[in-house]
Parts: sequence; structure tokens; C-alpha cells
Amino acid sequence: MQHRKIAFIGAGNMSKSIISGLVKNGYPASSIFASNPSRPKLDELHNTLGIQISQSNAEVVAQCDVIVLAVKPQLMEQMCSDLAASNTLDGKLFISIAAGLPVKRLQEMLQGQDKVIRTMPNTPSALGKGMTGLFAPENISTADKEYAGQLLKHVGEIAWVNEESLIDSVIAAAGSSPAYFFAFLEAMQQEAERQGIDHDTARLLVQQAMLGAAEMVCHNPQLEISELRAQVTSKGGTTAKALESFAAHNLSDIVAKSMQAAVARAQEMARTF
Ligand SMILES: NC(=O)C1=CN([C@@H]2O[C@H](COP(=O)(O)OP(=O)(O)OC[C@H]3O[C@@H](n4cnc5c(N)ncnc54)[C@H](O)[C@@H]3O)[C@@H](O)[C@H]2O)C=CC1
Ligand SMILES: O=C(O)[C@@H]1CCC=N1
Repeated sequence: MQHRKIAFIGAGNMSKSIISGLVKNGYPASSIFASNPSRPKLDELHNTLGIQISQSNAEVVAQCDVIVLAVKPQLMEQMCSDLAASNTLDGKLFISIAAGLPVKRLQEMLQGQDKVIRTMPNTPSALGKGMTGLFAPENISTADKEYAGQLLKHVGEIAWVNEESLIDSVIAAAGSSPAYFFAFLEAMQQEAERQGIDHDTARLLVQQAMLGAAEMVCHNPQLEISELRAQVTSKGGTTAKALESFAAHNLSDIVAKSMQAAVARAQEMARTF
């Protein structure tokens, strides 16, 4: 792929995850720039991954062809307006990773720059195991779409959506969902410890079970996940009792409502910011 010069504006958790994945998977560190108001996160990125850093957004933008908008949604407007004032944005491709900010709103914030692709990555990108949803409006060229897709393929799987509203569903299913799995594992580890297993062993038990289960799902695409569940569930056995308890507490409903809450928050952010 082309290794265009790319600037990450905002060097927080998500930028760090993507930049780590990019460098580990062969995107040249000399073509990656990051800016952030404070120094420590930049120094860490420079020292560990060898990328170019600056505390000035304008400075990195001036050197790059692709700009990743990676600040918190509520800070995006001010950041974009400062950038637009630098008069160095014409012709550049913008890739937003922000939750809840529609392309149209980003174009306004960028004072008319219209080459904006919206994406929703997740933090496992740091390990090359990310999942990113992407949406490109009609004005984006095939070459720019291909670049964005290949860029994010460096850090995991990608899925394009053809309606922008579906990015909110990508947030619920993949952007936010690593945290759901972490919450589930925390609860399992806690209960294993309550039953008498020591902290480290409890963590090993739940993390290895999760890893094995995830790998089984990935290695058996021909099987529905429900079939894999059935293979564990002996008639009259322990798993059946645990699953009955989940069903009695409406696990599916809890999950559905939580994902709907994530979508509703994304929609609220679109109205607020
Ligand atoms: N953390 C996650 O799992 C995911 C986050 N996102 C999106 O990524 C974006 C960033 O989120 P995180 O990395 O989690 O937040 P973060 O707070 O870790 O990182 C944001 C960074 O932006 C910096 N910043 C603040 N104002 C700035 C400015 N004017 N110019 C340059 N940098 C500035 C902050 O100092 C901070 O280092 C958000 O829009 C979020 O919706 C998307 C997918 C997943
Ligand atoms: O919680 C958030 O708003 C961001 C977007 C998806 C993951 N973190």
C-alpha cells in the first residue's frame, strides 16, 4: 500500500493503540506523526515506536497528507477550528475516529474541508486484533477509500458500512465492546476468587477460557456461535445450569439494552457536539 504521511491529532489511548499496530505491522515510523498538548504521551510514542512528534497540531498537519482526528468528541470543534486557521488543510484526507460526530458536522468543524472518512476502531488494534468500521461519503475517491481500508487493515479486521447511522451500531458492537468483555471477565474473576481461588489463578482461568472461546469462534466460521455453545452444554450438566441462570436473568435482554444505550449516547453526542 501507499505509505502516505499520516498525522494523529491527539495522542491518547486510541491513537496509541492504532500507531502501535501500524508500526508493528510495517507502516514506516518515519511516515507517522502525532501531536498532543502535553509532552509525556508523545515522548513515550517517540521512544517506544520511533514516530515523529510535536506539541503543535499545525506543525504535524503541515507535514502530512492524511490527518487522523483523534481527540475526544467534545474537544473536536475547538481543535478543528484552530487547525482550519492554519490554512494548511486544502486537499488533505481526514479520518475521524471520534464517536458520535457525523461527517457533515466534521466538515463544518473543518470549515468546508470535505474529504472526511468516519471510522470506529477499538483498542485491540494495538495487538493487530482490532475491529474497525468505516463509512465514506460519496465524494471520497476510490483511492482514498482504499488507502483508509488498507491503513486500518494493518491493525486488524475492517468492515465498511454504507449508511452512516450504522457507525453507531459498530460502536455498540465493536468500538465499546472490548469493555463489555472486560466487565464480564472482572465479574467472573471476582466470583472465582470468592469461591477460594487465588487472584492470579482466577485471572488465568478466565482469560485463557475467553481466549480459547474467541479462537474457537474465529476458527469455526462454518458453525453458528450457538452450536459452539451447545457443544459445551452437556444435558443435565453444569453448563446447562449456568446458562439457565443467565436466561432467568435475561442476559440477551441485558446485552441488547446495553448496546442500545451505547447507540443512544452516540446519537445524543451528535446532537450535543
Ligand atoms: N478509547 C477507545 O476505546 C476508543 C476511542 N475512540 C475515539 O477516539 C477518540 C480519542 O479517545 P481516547 O484515545 O480514548 O481519548 P484520550 O483522552 O485517551 O486521548 C485524547 C488525547 O487528545 C489530547 N488532546 C486534547 N485536546 C487536544 C488538542 N486540542 N489537540 C491535540 N490533542 C488534544 C489529549 O491530551 C489526549 O491525549 C475519541 O473521539 C473517542 O470517541 C474510538 C474508538 C475506541
Ligand atoms: O466510550 C467511548 O465513547 C469511546 C468510543 C468507543 C470506545 N470508546
